Amino acid sequence: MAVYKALTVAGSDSGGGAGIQADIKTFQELGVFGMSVLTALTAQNTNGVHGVFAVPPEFVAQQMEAVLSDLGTDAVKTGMLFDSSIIRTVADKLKEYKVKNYVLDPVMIAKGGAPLLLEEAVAAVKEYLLPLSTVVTPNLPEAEVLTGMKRIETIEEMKEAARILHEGGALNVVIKGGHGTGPQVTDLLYDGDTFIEITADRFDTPHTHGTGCTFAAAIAAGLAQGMSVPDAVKQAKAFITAAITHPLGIGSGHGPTNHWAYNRCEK
Ligand SMILES: Nc1ncnc2c1ncn2[C@@H]1O[C@H](COP(=O)(O)OP(=O)(O)OP(=O)(O)O)[C@@H](O)[C@H]1O
Ligand SMILES: Cc1ncc(COP(=O)(O)O)c(N)n1
Repeated sequence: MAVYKALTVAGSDSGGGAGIQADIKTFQELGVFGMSVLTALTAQNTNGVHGVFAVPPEFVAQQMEAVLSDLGTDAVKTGMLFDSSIIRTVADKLKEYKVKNYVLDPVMIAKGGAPLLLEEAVAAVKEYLLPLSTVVTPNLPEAEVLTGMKRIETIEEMKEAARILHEGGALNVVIKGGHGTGPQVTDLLYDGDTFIEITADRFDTPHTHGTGCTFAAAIAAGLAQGMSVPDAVKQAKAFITAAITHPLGIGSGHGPTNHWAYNRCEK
């Protein structure tokens, strides 16, 4: 049996819905062996982030070395990276170990508004990580920050943002439409040549905590298994749609999605 491996470099969500916890659950459900490098601990639940404890960059480096020098990986996904010193450390290790299949989820702000990336670190994302990425997966507000565009709402504006991020060095760009409005939610994939719109019905629920993490981890799992980028993104969309449309209904705020649903519930 072939064993495929994926590594998440991200923050811990004590509530289990986002961050490292969402990523590992997603890897497991999609048949990939999951490994983790922690960049920060958050004291977090469905009502928000109550505290952040960043991991020193030297220890982030030590974790990456431990994993990559021994187990190796077929894909890496990064999520919450918090500050520019952690970003530079992660970029150095991705280059040192010649990581292929790198999914960059440029996490910036938690649902309740808490910053998961310091403002000083935005430039480092663009300079050090974007050029290494196989796929970058910003939501609409993140795409605005990364491109400098004032407003990204329409498909045409999403296409323009995707072009800018591709020029910025990402091989493939997925602009996620979760923060948009309307009866459908469209994610736009761009490979520098072709645009592919991937659309699902918008599900009316407050339980969307960790959707971005889960989606990016699912892309990494597909790439780890040798899927093409479009196939990995389409599988990820099916995975997150199942997870959103079969809510667990736990917690008193924005609850987690249901990582079991894709393999166990009727689609
Ligand atoms: N209400 C919804 N119904 C169906 N799909 C959704 C919904 N909200 C988000 N999605 C899907 O979930 C994935 C993540 O999109 P989103 O734009 O929400 O990312 P994010 O903002 O990074 O996540 P989060 O809002 O959890 O921080 C995308 O594939 C998007 O299409
Ligand atoms: C540790 C951590 N990482 C990321 C997110 C964002 O989650 P998402 O954008 O997927 O809801 C989060 N809330 N906590």
